[in-house]
Amino acid sequence: MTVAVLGVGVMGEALLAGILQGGRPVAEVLAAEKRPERAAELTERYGVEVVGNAEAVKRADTVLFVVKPYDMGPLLDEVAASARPGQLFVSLAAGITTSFVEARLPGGVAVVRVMPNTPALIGEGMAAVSPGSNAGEEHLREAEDLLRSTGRVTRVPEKHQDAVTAVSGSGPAYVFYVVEAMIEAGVHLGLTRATATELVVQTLAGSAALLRDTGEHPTVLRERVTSPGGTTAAALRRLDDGGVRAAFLGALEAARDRSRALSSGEPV
Ligand SMILES: NC(=O)C1=CN([C@@H]2O[C@H](COP(=O)(O)OP(=O)(O)OC[C@H]3O[C@@H](n4cnc5c(N)ncnc54)[C@H](O)[C@@H]3O)[C@@H](O)[C@H]2O)C=CC1
Ligand SMILES: O=C(O)[C@@H]1CCC=N1
Repeated sequence: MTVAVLGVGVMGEALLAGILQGGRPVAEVLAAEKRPERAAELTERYGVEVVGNAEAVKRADTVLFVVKPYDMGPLLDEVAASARPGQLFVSLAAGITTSFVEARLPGGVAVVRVMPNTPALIGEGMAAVSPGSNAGEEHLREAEDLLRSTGRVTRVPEKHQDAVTAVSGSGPAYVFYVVEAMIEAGVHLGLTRATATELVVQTLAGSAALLRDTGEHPTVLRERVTSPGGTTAAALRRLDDGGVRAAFLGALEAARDRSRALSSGEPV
């Protein structure tokens, strides 16, 4: 059972590393990468064989597409003649629909669409999978098994993939943005940058663990921090005054709309 990863940048490397750490023999994994210096790096780091796109598709049972959305059309055109019935094609490209992929490959091939996120790099990813029109339960399971080596996996109807992209695909960036803002605020209050960074990063990690490990609702956890007439209430009031909750709504709508636009081939 050979798996090929086509496009090994940030997300492709997370998958490659996860698949290998998950115990799949390196002889059953192929990579294809446009940049020669990157290809050399991958062989050195993982011992993986790097081949051309068409050869990777010819030799693989399962093919993962991990290039940018605008590179998907040309890549599919390049490999279509090498694809055969019985193969599974998994696309991780934001906004690219299963029908876009199906239309460019031989009829009847199984396609699964995935939206991952970057915590996959350390095995803490969140991915959502959706089947294309020819993908059955066995194809979804195969895609889920591969993705599980990088974190958690859930299934969603494809019509929800733009929303998933806005929430968890882009989500880590919103969290890092909040972290940056809190560190800057700590510096503004007179803390050293090193101290502010340590305080904020551990507060984030601890809060995330509390959410996941207790399974308690975020409102309950927030209320536990918020003493009547206290410091937290004063801060939260300023966040509400600043329209932060509404800004998140608008931001996620913008990400959802951008994901939709990518699927209709809108240029960068
Ligand atoms: N970075 C992120 O947070 C997330 C990315 N994605 C999706 O994952 C995909 C990849 O994103 P990144 O890894 O961030 O991009 P990236 O730019 O780091 O990696 C893409 C890689 O594909 C290679 N490539 C481009 N065209 C190629 C071709 N024709 N043949 C072989 N290799 C080719 C590039 O040289 C590069 O190494 C995108 O479609 C993106 O929408 C999805 C969720 C999260
Ligand atoms: O920004 C992007 O388009 C990609 C998709 C989700 C996260 N990064």
